[in-house]
Amino acid sequence: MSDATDTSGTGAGAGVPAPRPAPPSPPPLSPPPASISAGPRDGDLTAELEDAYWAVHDGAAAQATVREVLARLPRIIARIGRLAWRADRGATATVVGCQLASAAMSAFGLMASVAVLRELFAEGPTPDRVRAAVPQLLTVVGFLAARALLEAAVAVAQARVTPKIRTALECEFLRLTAHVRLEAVEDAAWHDEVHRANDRGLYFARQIVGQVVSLASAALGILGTAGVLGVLHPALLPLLLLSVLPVGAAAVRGARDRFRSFMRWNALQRRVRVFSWLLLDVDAAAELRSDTAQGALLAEHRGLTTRIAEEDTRLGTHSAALSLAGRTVGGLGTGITYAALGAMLIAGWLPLAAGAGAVLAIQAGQASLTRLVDVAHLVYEHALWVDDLLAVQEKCRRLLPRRSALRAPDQVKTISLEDVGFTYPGKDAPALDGISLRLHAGETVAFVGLNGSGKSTCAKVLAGLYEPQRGTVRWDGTDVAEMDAESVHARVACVLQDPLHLPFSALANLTVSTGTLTEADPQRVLDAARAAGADQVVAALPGQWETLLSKRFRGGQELSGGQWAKIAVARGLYKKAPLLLLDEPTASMDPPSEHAVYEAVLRGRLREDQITVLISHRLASVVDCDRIFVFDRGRVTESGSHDSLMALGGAYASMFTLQAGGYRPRDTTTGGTPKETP
Ligand SMILES: Nc1ncnc2c1ncn2[C@@H]1O[C@H](COP(=O)(O)OP(=O)(O)OP(=O)(O)O)[C@@H](O)[C@H]1O
Repeated sequence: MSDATDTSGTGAGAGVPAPRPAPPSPPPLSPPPASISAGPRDGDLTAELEDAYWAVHDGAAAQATVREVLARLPRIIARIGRLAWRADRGATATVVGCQLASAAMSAFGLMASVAVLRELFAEGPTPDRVRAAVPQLLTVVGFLAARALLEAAVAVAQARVTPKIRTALECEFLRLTAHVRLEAVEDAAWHDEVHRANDRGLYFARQIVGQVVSLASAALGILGTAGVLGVLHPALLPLLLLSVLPVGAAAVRGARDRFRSFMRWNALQRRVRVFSWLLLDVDAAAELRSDTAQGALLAEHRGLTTRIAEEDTRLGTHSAALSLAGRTVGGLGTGITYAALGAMLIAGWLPLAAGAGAVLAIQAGQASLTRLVDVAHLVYEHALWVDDLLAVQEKCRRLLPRRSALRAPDQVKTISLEDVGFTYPGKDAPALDGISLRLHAGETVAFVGLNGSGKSTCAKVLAGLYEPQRGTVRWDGTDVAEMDAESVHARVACVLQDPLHLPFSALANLTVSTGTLTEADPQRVLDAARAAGADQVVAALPGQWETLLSKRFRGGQELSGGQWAKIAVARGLYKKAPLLLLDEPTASMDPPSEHAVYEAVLRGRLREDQITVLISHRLASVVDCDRIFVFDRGRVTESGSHDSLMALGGAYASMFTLQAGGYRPRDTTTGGTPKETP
């Protein structure tokens, strides 16, 4: 590969491009339809979801039977138990221990109640029977008091562990999502998954701890009751199940239905949020009003919210019908249970005291079982969301940038791209189609070309933000793909056209580029701010470096677009990275500021060996760059110095001449057309 590059020819001098096949032209554009869809509709969204990641859950929830729900519960309890154990061992052990003890107290209390009844139903005068029952009654009171204390201890321990689980899950979730590779983040399906996990997964992760505790308590309650009934008469056990299982089946169906409906609801809701956000956003306010577009957006918003309301009503009606059916069947089951108990008493299988005790136990068991069914369907449904959150975390781990012991060097002499090709996910045409170029320490190069020609993509490949599917990026001969990705990011400073407006102090807005919001190198900050022209911006702020740059906070200040751009350039310069990428950083600056920034970039560099890549549509600002690369449909079609490219008379020369024409003095004698320059 020639040092001057790929295409042109002669070092940093005259550019005689090597012949290349012309990039394919896009197909001719047909006229648009007369009626516009403002965005995907309900049907489209649901169809999209069916192909997406959600299909996995859909199958699981839609085919659940009572048995499957019950079979899944132990796994869910174990999973939540593990999360709790990791979050707070002491509190988790307290919850488990106190719950077991509380269930034992319930069972003993029930047995003591049967003993009370036995005394009351015994032969003899009533005062004697009551007196004889008093010790057993006191025992019942003792067991109930102990149970109340144990339940209070469970509640306290649960209050300790629940927020810790949520905090741990949230921190891990954000840590992972904030690090996944850029191309994964830009995938549309990613948004659905991550937002569902954030909105629902984290929310239900908090809910589910309490629900699992209730579930375990109900299950232990049933076990205790079943034990008591088994002692009284084993035939009572199947009767207990008969009265409650139908309610459980209806509840599971309801849960499954709600889950399905929520998927549609969530897709609609996301779209509604886009409209609400646009209608509320300060930045959109001026354009919305000048375009008188509020009415159209409100109509779209109303259409979507109406659909959501219809979905809610449909679901509510369906759930009520299901619940009624379940309770009807459950009521029949209870009737059969009591009829069978009566028959057992008549047949003399049970003494009357045991029969009365059985009624108490069956009522307690029914209450526990109904609670279990209710909570089980909630846990079943909410566990899907928690599973979803954990699955997204797992997916994030697979999408993290590569880790390697080989770290990017802090000093680099040459960065080269060799036949690099990159296609965005879901796109057919490559954004970069065989780019080869070589950049040297200390030089400033420019990427120019028409919109969509691949300049920014090439910069992102250089920054290690995208991994090319074809070709190689080398730093001093070492393939970047072998280096630790984050160490590469740490050695590249990127200044983009729409820089982040961070709601931090002016100082933290600079230091963040070195990965800290709390520590600054004062002289370096000052140098970077001066070079970018941000020093005057900061000097004019009421609290100077300490000023919070956000109107959303009390005492915060808002900057203009150009002022933010200067802060962003200063942020990039402060990093003092071996590679500095400036992607149209001065687009919103006034002419003196723009001039000052280019002066700083070209001459007042903070680091002599820095490679600077400048992307700009204002060709006057790239004239002094060491070399200029002209992009066209993902390829570099010309390269060389300004003079050599002008001499070449190709695309660069015609773009430059066109722009320069706008600045020539008007010739009043020719009706205002610019005078020809000699
Ligand atoms: N995040 C993305 N996802 C999918 N396609 C993208 C993405 N970003 C850019 N593209 C496409 O890749 C091609 C190159 O875009 P790129 O932004 O690199 O061009 P550019 O030369 O920087 O354009 P501009 O001068 O308008 O900033 C374009 O066809 C664009 O539509």
